[in-house]
Amino acid sequence: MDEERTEAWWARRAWALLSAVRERAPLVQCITNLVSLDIAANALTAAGASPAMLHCLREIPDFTPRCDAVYINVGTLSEDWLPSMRAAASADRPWVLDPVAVAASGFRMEACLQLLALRPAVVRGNASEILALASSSDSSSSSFKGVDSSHDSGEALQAAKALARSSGAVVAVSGAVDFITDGEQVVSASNGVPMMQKITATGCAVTALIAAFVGADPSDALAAAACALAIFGLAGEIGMESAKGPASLRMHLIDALYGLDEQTVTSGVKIALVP
Ligand SMILES: Nc1ncnc2c1ncn2[C@@H]1O[C@H](COP(=O)(O)OP(=O)(O)O)[C@@H](O)[C@H]1O
Ligand SMILES: Cc1ncsc1CCOP(=O)(O)O
Ligand SMILES: [Mg+2]
Repeated sequence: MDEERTEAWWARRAWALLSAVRERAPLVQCITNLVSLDIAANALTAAGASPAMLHCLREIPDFTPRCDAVYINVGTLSEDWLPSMRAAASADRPWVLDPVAVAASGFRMEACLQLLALRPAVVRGNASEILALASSSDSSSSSFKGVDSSHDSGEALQAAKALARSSGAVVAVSGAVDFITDGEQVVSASNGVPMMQKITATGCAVTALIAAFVGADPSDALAAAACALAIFGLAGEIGMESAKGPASLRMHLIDALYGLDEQTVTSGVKIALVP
């Protein structure tokens, strides 16, 4: 029988996965947007992973098969980069998709739907992104706000479940409470502080962290996504104790991620099964 996933189980799991990242230093290829390159690489390095920001199509056949995980983010999508994204997603490595501003254009929506067909292990977006991707609908919605969400995460929960079932991916919706689902089970992760929304590319950075957790242990993408989101949020909470605003929170969050210890993780993460 499956072990019961109590809050104490999740706390141990979060520490075990962070420890696995630190021990194994998974190599994570990131094809991510130009805004997020620095924060994603620094978040991965602080957590113990090994990021590599490679997007040249000619390098993918040699490099991607050697990676533990791949992270693909369409935030600054271009026609030049899309073939690299498709090739890296097809390299038979576990991979994670961040559909930034998926409703921005028909081109971006089509690109994300094509990538989704290449079977990501996890898709992580904000509520507006998950709602748009689940319904394949672009920016005709009057509430569209580019890379930012105009919905709460709870509003996208049913869409996330439907998307998980139709795609086969674990789907994570971030927000004040993050929801993570495989289409059947739903888990919530309630760490984080509102100021994280005032730092650009925090969403991109946490999706990169999910890829590192999947790379360290590909056996349970739901657990990897939930634990990465909770740990990133916990680092935000600790960082906020010393921060004066978004710029110093960015620095203190990365420091906190680097310094997390067992006691802090097991007593601080707030992950629960949603009945
Ligand atoms: N109101 C909030 N309170 C606490 N944490 C938040 C809040 N909004 C976002 N976060 C956290 O910030 C990170 C980025 O999430 P989000 O802002 O939803 O993504 P994106 O930047 O892609 O829009 C996640 O770790 C999420 O949990
Ligand atoms: C501002 C911006 N423009 C294109 S990508 C990007 C960063 C988006 O980051 P996030 O999805 O984490 O808010
Ligand atoms: Mg985003």
